[in-house]
Amino acid sequence: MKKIHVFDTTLRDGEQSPGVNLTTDEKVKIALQLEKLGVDRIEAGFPASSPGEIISVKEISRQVKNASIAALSRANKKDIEAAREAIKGAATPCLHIVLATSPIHRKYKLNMTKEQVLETAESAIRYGKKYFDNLEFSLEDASRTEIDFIYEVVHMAIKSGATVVNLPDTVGYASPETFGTMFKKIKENVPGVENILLSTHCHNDLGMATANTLAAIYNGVDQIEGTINGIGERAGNTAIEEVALALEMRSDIYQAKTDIVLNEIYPTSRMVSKLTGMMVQRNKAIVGDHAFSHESGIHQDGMLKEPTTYEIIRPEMVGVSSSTLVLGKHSGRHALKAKVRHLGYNLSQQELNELFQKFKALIDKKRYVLDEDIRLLIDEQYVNEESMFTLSDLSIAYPGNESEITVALTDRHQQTVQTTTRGNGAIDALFQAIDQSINTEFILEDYKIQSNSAGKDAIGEVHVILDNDGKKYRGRGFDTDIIKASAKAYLAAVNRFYEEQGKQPIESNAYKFSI
Ligand SMILES: CC(=O)SCCNC(=O)CCNC(=O)[C@H](O)C(C)(C)COP(=O)(O)OP(=O)(O)OC[C@H]1O[C@@H](n2cnc3c(N)ncnc32)[C@H](O)[C@@H]1OP(=O)(O)O
Ligand SMILES: CC(C)C(=O)C(=O)O
Ligand SMILES: [Mg+2]
Repeated sequence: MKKIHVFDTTLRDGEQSPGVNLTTDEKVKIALQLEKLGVDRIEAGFPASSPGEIISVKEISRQVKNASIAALSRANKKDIEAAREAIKGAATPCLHIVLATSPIHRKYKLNMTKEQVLETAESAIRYGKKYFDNLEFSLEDASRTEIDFIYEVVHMAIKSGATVVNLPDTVGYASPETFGTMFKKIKENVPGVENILLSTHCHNDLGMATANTLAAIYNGVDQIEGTINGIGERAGNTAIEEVALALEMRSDIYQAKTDIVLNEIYPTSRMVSKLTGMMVQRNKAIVGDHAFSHESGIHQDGMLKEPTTYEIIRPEMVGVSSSTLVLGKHSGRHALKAKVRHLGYNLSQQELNELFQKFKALIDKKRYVLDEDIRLLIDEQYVNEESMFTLSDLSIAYPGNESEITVALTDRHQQTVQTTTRGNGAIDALFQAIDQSINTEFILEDYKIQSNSAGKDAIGEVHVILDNDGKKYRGRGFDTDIIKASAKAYLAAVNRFYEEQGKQPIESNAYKFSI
C-alpha cells in the first residue's frame, strides 16, 4: 500500500470560510486534535495576514510535537519573513509558497507574464530555501493553467529546491477525468518529479473535491490537502475524512492509505464544527448526523438481518458509537467517564469533574440525559473561558402583549451591567438588551435554532451570525431554555468580536454594579 501524506489546512483554508475567526486557544485545541488524528502536516495559518495570526501560528508551533507545521506565504520576501518568524519554533517547519500560474490570474490578478511568474516563483523559492529544508510550492489555479507551462513551473520549482509541489484546483473547476490526466502527464513529462512529493488541493465548487482528489491519487500524487468537514473558501475544500475512508474502503482500487486514525475522525469533526460554528450538514458523508441512520422499512429489515446489507462503514470505525449505558439522576463519575470514552472523547480528570457538575445540573432539568446531551455539554466546554462577557441573569415578562427582557451581563472584571428592554418578541428584546448593555450595535444576519436531543425538555442549540461594519461573527449557545440558548449564542459572537478586535467595551448607560 502506498502511503498518502495528509496536509491539513483546516486552520488556514478552513478559516477562510466566511464568518470563521478562531482564537489562538481554539486553534491550538484543533491543532492538537489534528495531531492525534494522525495528519502529517498542519497548515497553521498565513502569518503575513496579521500580527494575531503570527501569534497563533507561533503557539501552535510551540505546542504541536509530532506533526510538521506549515505556514502560507505569497511569493515575496515580506511574507516569507513573517512565516519564518511564526514557525521557527516548530519541530518540523515547512514554508508553503503560493503563486498563481493560470492565464486568468496572470493577466487580471498578478499582471505578470509567464516569464515574470517563473522568475518571481524561483526567487521566492530560493530565498525560502535559505531557511527551510521543507518547502512546498503551490501553482495556484493549476487546473486552469496550460499544461506546458505547468511542466515548466514544476520543473523550475524542483530545481530551485521545493520538496513538495502542489497543484490545486483552486476554483473547483476540474473534473476527475481531466484532473487525473494532468497528474499522469506531469509524472511522465517532468524530470525529477519522482524526487519530490507531488500534492493536490481541491475545492468543492462543483461538488467534486473528493472525486478529484481520488483521481489525483489514482494518477500518482503522494500528498493530499484538505480540511475537516470540508470547510473552506466558498463551497469548501476536500473533506479529509472522506478521502481517508474512501482509501480504507476501496483499497482494491487505490492501493493507498493515509495514517489517519479513523476513530478520531468523529471527535475531530465535532470539535471543528463547534469551534468554527460551521454546522455539519446532516446528510454529510462520514460525519453527518444521518450518515449511519436507516429510516425506511426495507432498509431497517435488511439491517436487522445483516448490517452489511445497507452499511458499508461501521459507525464505530470512525468514532461514532451509541452505548446502552443510560445516564440518570443516580449515575456517578465512573458511568459518566465510560460514556464520555464511548462517545469518542478523551477528557482530563479536571474536564471530567467540570462535566460532572454540568451533568448533575442538567439532570435536575431533564428526565433522561441522552448521548447527544452529553456531547453538547462537552462541546460547550470548548467555549473560550476567557470570554469578555458571561450571562449572569435573564428574565422575561409580557406586559400588555409586549415582550420585556431584563438581562444581566458580567464582564471579566466582575462588573455586572443590567438592562431592561422591550421588543417585537422575546428574541428582538433580548438582542437589543445585550446591544444596549455593551453599547455596540450588531446586525443579526442569521439566526438558527434546533433541538439536538429528544423530548420536550431537549437541549436547544442556537446559531447566530452577527455583522459589525461588514465583519461577520459566529456564535453558538446551548440550553434547555431557548431564550437562554439565544442569549449565550449572541454573547459568544460578541465575545469573538472583542477577542478579535482586542477591544474594551465602551461604557454603557445601563445600570452597572459589582459582584
Ligand atoms: C488561493 C488562496 O487561498 S491564497 C490565500 C488567500 N488567503 C488570504 O488572502 C487571507 C489573508 N489575506 C490577507 O490578510 C491580505 O490579503 C494580505 C494581508 C495578505 C494582503 O493584503 P493587501 O496588501 O491589502 O493586498 P490585497 O489582499 O488587497 O491584494 C493582494 C495583493 O497580493 C498580490 N498577490 C496575490 N497573490 C500573490 C502571490 N501568490 N504572490 C505575490 N503576490 C501576490 C496581488 O496581485 C495584490 O497585489 P497588488 O496590490 O500589487 O495588486
Ligand atoms: C494556497 C493554495 C494552495 C490554495 O488554497 C488554493 O489554490 O486553493
Ligand atoms: Mg484553497
